[in-house]
Amino acid sequence: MDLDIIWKEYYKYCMEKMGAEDKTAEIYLQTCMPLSLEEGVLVLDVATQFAMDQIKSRYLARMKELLIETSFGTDIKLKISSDQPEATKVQEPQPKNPQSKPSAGRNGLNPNYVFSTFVVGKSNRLPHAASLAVAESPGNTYNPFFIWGKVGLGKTHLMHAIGHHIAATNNNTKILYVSAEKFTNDLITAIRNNTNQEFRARYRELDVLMIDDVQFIAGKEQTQEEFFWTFNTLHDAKKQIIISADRPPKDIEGIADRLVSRFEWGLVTDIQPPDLETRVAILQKKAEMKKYMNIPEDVIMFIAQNIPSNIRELEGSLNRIVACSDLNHEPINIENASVWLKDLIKEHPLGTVSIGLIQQLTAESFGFTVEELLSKKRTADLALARQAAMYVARNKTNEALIQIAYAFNKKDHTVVIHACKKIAELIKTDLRVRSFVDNIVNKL
Ligand SMILES: Nc1ncnc2c1ncn2[C@@H]1O[C@H](COP(=O)(O)OP(=O)(O)OP(=O)(O)O)[C@@H](O)[C@H]1O
Repeated sequence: MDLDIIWKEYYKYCMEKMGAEDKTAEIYLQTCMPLSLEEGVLVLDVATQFAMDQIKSRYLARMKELLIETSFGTDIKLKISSDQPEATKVQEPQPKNPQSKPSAGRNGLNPNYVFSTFVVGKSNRLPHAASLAVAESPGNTYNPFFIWGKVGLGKTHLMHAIGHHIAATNNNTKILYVSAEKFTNDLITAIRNNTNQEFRARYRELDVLMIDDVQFIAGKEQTQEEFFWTFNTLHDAKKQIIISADRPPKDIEGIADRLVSRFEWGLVTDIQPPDLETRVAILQKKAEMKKYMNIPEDVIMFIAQNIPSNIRELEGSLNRIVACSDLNHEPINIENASVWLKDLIKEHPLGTVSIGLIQQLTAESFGFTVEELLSKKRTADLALARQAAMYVARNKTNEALIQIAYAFNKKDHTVVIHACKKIAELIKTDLRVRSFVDNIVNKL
């Protein structure tokens, strides 16, 4: 039987049995994707480490029991697969009332941050699925909904998307998105102007309250006190609370324990930096939205490879090359893009350096173009240059094997393993190879 069919049936069975026991189960199981079923072992790919931990500690035992009941297999093994790049564009659920356009005004929502403009990949599959669930059933499913991750990874985008979705399905819902800083400033103003009643009415009579960057209230006792009561009032009334932060609740120092424990009442989920494929998909999406026509694919790939961990900067880079091209009347190509983005690329050593830079230096060293290096041509020198570049990339970047393979237009990470072994051996015996590699490394 087909793996997908088995997974669908098994997933449905799990939901029938586990969904009633624990509503959160669905969100975590949604993040699983079937990889293989062999000799009674079903291997699942799980979106993030956080999801993996949750599944292992909360659901795995039950899932194993249920798998035996389905008679598809006798054992279940879960696997986080960081070597399966994936990026899917997900359709936004259609609002029931398409006329009710989200406004950037009173509720603080940015009209561009909707589900349909959010690109889903392995790094954000879980928060995306959870956000959809919250948007579908505010106040019921995950309350509070706490989403954390580093800067520029899409936390605000998802919060706004939830807000828009709720607003579109119910015109009368009172929704407010504020940064924690704004909440604090509003409170200070209320205290100064003696308008505490108005402040409380504003925040405590909402249907949906979203507080962004809640770590900002760390160490601010009065703000925390006020937020604590706001939280309790809303939560008691089954109103939806959505919170974002740059780290998980427990790791935010200077926040009162009673708040931390409340943050953990609902669903806590993390958003991770996107893998290469997702970065490419995001760039394509942004280019399409901004009607940037004719940006060559290799330039998109070049940006994605060189701006690895912040989507805001990824987007900024795209805008910059379009602006530079317009202003200078010069074509958009890798050569120009590398000049226009020089400072940004330098700022992004990824702990070390980017694969794009290694490819350029390798191509120069061996007397090829980057296009040739990435082509399918298989002359001995080109093959050696590619392997040397993969070896340097493996040793000088933090990219996963599959991401390196992908950067070289290869689908299989074993190509990189093979290249690394081969070059490591050659360096010991072949002076020419050693000096090529040294040359590349010295220029990084
Ligand atoms: N998966 C995605 N698909 C499309 N665009 C995305 C995605 N993730 C982030 N972005 C875009 O990246 C930019 C930064 O995202 P956002 O402001 O939501 O990040 P953040 O995690 O809230 O960062 P910060 O912690 O700095 O507030 C936005 O323009 C957003 O639209």
